[in-house]
Amino acid sequence: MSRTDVTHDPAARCWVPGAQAHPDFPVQNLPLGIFSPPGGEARGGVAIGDHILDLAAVAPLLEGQAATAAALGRQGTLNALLSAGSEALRALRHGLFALLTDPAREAAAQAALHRASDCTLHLPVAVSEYTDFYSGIHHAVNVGKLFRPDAPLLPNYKFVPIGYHGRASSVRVSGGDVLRPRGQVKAPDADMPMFGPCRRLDYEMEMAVWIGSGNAPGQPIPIGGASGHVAGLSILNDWSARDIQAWEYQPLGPFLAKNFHTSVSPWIVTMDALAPFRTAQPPRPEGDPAPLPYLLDEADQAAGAFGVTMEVHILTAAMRAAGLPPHRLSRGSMTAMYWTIAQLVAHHSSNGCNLRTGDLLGTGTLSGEMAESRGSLLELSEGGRQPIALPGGEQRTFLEDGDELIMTAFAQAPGFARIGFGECRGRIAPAP
Ligand SMILES: O=C(O)/C=C/C(=O)CC(=O)CC(=O)O
Ligand SMILES: [Ca+2]
Ligand SMILES: [Mg+2]
Repeated sequence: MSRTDVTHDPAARCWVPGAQAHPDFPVQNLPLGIFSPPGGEARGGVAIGDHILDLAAVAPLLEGQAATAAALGRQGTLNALLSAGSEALRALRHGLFALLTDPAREAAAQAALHRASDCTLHLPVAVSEYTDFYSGIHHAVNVGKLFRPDAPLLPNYKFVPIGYHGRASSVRVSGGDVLRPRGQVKAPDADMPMFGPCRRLDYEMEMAVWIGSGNAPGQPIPIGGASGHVAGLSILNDWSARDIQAWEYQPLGPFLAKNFHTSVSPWIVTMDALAPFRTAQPPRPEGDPAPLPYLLDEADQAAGAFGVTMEVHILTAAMRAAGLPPHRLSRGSMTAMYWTIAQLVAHHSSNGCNLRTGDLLGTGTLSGEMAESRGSLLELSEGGRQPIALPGGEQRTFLEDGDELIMTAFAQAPGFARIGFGECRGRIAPAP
């Protein structure tokens, strides 16, 4: 099929009030999530403007593969729907698009529509496993300089998509409190480590990659087919305890500094919705090695990057009390990825490791080259040495109790409707 189709038509008109030109959820997006309406059970839905359409409730209004896929929305997680594969998701997208753009079908679908503000959003997927990559090369250089001044970018970086195994149990949906973790920390001039609340609590601006269909053990996913295993993307915040990390990370990498809470946004924007915003993978800097053959695919190099912009805003307790608006800390792009998503998937399975439906991959922190595009406080404050000035006269090096972080992301391209990912929020609460 061609890269874009009727579902990307920017002139398409949707009958849901307010959906037309909605900044995040116009009819060209149709992201998937799990919600519960007032007094109802958790179920699958699709965001449309300021509303949510109940998937299972509209299944009888759809046909064939689209109807079968929508009926899977009856479950409390999207795992069954995501495992149905990219063709089923495409059929569902076309069925929903036809329904939502046909005014003659409004009356029949009306009962399946809920105001989003009346509903509760849940973690969309029962997360099987969580792997966090390190594909933001500017982040890797910035952090490397702070942790290892003599060797910021280790020699493997340009050959291996570096990652670590995170923890699925503490992946939570956007919203609510993020408890400040406790842990072992050791000041550089101290003889002994101490155990106590983290004092260098940070965020990491990342995107989440959701695996739809997996692979059998021992059967790697070839780079050319890797995109087809990805169901879609969300926003991810890899909350990080920098003081715990600095002491514990050698030689095995991040452990308790990063597994107390990982936030994801509630809506999964599908690969088909993102098709108009794919761009060429930026050329590697002069002198960098070519990827090894198992990581190299012409079509992936030509369209494997995503024109997605991400932003992070902070709202402190004092700012909230003074009625000040959130203040922007970071603004970056997915084009900061040194490795494409297909390369991450191909590499992860290259040793025979089986990916499964509901696996979550983090891209890594997507800092850009510019100071304003640094995707963590560790980088923005240069390791805690340069405080950041906030409106109202406050300063921050790391997060304080009561600080709320709001991550957003959107995709835009000439000739297409803008689509967005919604929000990924969290507010820091004192260590229990
Ligand atoms: O030791 C380092 O160089 C840094 C490790 C990380 O910060 C790991 C991480 O979460 C990777 C990322 O988000 O890019
Ligand atoms: Ca991370
Ligand atoms: Mg984490």
